[in-house]
Amino acid sequence: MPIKFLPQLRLLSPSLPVTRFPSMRPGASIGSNGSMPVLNRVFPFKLKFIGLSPGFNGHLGVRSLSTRSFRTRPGSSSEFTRKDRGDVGASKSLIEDEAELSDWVGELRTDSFRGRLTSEDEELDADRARNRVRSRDREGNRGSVKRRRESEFDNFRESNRRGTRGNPGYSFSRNSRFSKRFDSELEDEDNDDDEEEEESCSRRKTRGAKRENKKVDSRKGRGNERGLNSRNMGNGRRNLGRKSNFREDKDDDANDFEEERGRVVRATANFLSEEDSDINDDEDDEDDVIFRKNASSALGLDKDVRQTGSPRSSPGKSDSYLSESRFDQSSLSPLSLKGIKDAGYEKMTVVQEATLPVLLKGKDVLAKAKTGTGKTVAFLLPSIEVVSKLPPIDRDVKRPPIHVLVICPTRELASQAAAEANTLLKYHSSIGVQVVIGGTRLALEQKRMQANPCQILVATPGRLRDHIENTAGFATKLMGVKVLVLDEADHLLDMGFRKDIERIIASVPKQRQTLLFSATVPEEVRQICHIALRRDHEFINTVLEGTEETHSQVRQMHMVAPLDKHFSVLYVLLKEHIADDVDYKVLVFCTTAMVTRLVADLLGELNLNVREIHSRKPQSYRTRVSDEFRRSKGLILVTSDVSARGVDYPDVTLVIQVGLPADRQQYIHRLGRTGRKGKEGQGILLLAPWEEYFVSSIKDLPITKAHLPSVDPDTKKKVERALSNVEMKNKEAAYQAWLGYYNSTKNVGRDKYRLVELANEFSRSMGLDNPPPIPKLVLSKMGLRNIPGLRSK
Ligand SMILES: Nc1ncnc2c1ncn2[C@@H]1O[C@H](COP(=O)(O)OP(=O)(O)OP(=O)(O)O)[C@@H](O)[C@H]1O
Repeated sequence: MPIKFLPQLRLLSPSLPVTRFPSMRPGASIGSNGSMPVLNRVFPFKLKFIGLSPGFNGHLGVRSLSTRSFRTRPGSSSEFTRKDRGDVGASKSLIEDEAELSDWVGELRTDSFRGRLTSEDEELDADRARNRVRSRDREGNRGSVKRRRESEFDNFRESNRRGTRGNPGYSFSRNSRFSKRFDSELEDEDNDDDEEEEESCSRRKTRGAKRENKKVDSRKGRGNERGLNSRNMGNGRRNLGRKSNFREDKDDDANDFEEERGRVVRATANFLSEEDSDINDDEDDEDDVIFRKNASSALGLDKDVRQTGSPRSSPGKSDSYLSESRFDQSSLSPLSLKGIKDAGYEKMTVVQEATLPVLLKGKDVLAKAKTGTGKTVAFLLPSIEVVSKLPPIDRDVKRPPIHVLVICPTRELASQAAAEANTLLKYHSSIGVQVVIGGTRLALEQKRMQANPCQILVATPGRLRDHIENTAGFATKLMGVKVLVLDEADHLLDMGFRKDIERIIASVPKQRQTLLFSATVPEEVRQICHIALRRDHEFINTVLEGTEETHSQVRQMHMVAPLDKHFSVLYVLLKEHIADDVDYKVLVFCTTAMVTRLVADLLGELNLNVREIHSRKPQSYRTRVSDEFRRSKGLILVTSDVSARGVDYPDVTLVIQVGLPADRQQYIHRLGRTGRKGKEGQGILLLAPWEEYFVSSIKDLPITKAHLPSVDPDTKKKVERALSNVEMKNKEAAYQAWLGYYNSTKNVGRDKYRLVELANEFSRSMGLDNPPPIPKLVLSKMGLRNIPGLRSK
């Protein structure tokens, strides 16, 4: 199996990044050169806040780092100006929901035979979902924050009506390891969504039952735990012949939300550690990998910053993801070239340059490239070329073949990839694209595919499997697949998705080309990638051996604070950042959906301009918030891991990760929401002392330890007051979700007594001295019955 690393690729193309790191000294480390000049060069932005702690070793001892951002000055970001302005409407359009997507695809491709794809039903669904969100907010008497959000929601709803459709892109991914699993134990009114209901009905036999019953419970006005109890006690139609087996339940939940599955099964494995040590072992391997620190690209950054004189400028020299190769010099078809030109792409990115020639030859490829460096275009272009060489679909054929199948782990990524495909296909009028994703009615997709055959299908795994099993003639169409693409391949090959992927692979011809792309390719994935790839596939790694998998122009630091300080530290960090940059755009990642909601509530009470996104929100709400965030500046998006992978928000200035990331990969993907397209950004990881062990798994990355910002007594009081205004039920839900999440993490969840102590510390940090009671059933599922310190009900 030939492996191509950059030294080899350099022979193919002198413009690959290895040739553009003249200042990089492989093996150099910040730790080994612990002088102030190094820091000056690595962090020239805010030296007044930096002080070396004596005798630092490995990590930089930094007393305090401001979160001051260093944005690109207007006009300094050349390559993406056109797109950033929003001129390329098609390529990354917000697909608000299924209806919007259909509309948008229809409008985009009116010149093709597929025509307009919307229906009144779809619009109605979307409206009904919106109305429910609003009426719930009204009924719920959620206080001032909620009312403010409602009016903000109305505002951007209004702006959507005025012309969101066709705006350039957004998207968010959804891949939380544990959050959905534990949050799903809680009834969440926000999840009562017609789209899901419809799907639930059509899939009741298999996956839908649980979700549907949640909805039923919610309508009956039952409390969270009652909904849970009834579900797990085999009440009514909820169980529909299912075993009341926790593992199966959880798999069901995961099926509700595609993105959760990759992580969720592993969470279960942990959760059931006594029962399934094999799966746990996998996880051990992953978590225990030790990496070496190498600061060479940080030094590269220094050189670049001094050359450009603008710390916010696209580095362009040492770390640019753009190559010197131009698309118009490639052998791509003239129609593709026209589409590429219209999209504003001139030079290939490094990963595009490295993979295109190999893929055009028809080889299988596993490709690794950093976040935000154009992997989507890299796998779409060669796929489009394959289709363009095939005879056009005969409209009279009963079951027209699908030639390219792209699998993405989340609905949003699938929509984003479809949007990008449409941009590139602008002049290929005979090639059609469609998406099949969860959260919408299966029958609707069936009708749409019937009415508008497509050669390129972008899908989420669970929904695709549904079609394979339930849509007449679909399996026959898949027999036409010539190219199979797995985006975020490491995630798709993860335990949670594995069964679906295997089923899908079994449904497409063996004679095909397969493309696997991701920003992270852990060794486990290398070992199992043969389930999808031919033996003679090539591994194209555009991340130079010995360099970081993250961008050197993104400053990374971690801070350690006791749990009871997290909220106030987070508040101070945000306030500092906002004060430093009026154009701030911040993502705050939390461990679970319910913790996300709590943090969003709190920051809202503190009068910060904040939105929230997580898997317990209806899809239509999420896409609207996502779109608003994409277009906005001066906004904080508090999010679970639904936004961790693939989301392409422009100009994110800061990513804060509060609490333990699921794993090293998740840390990298979350951080990758900033520093995209060669821009600069910052990342802060806020950990409790007992979470600091995680840093060893990312110590090869240029992450430094920063001292905590000081929290004055007034600020502390302010945060406490704000916390007291947060709804009790949200605190209770956050407590339970928190407990579930950490129970599932290997290091923390092992010692149940300690875990409960920590959970109660978290409870106190929310102002609850008495930890909220948890349903007995949940406690027993978590293996926490009879652990002192927990209250049950
Ligand atoms: N050749 C190009 N020139 C300029 N911009 C490009 C080019 N190719 C892709 N882009 C843009 O770069 C951005 C990032 O691309 P994309 O989302 O595909 O990154 P990615 O590598 O898949 O990131 P992630 O790993 O986070 O999923 C997008 O806005 C895309 O439109």
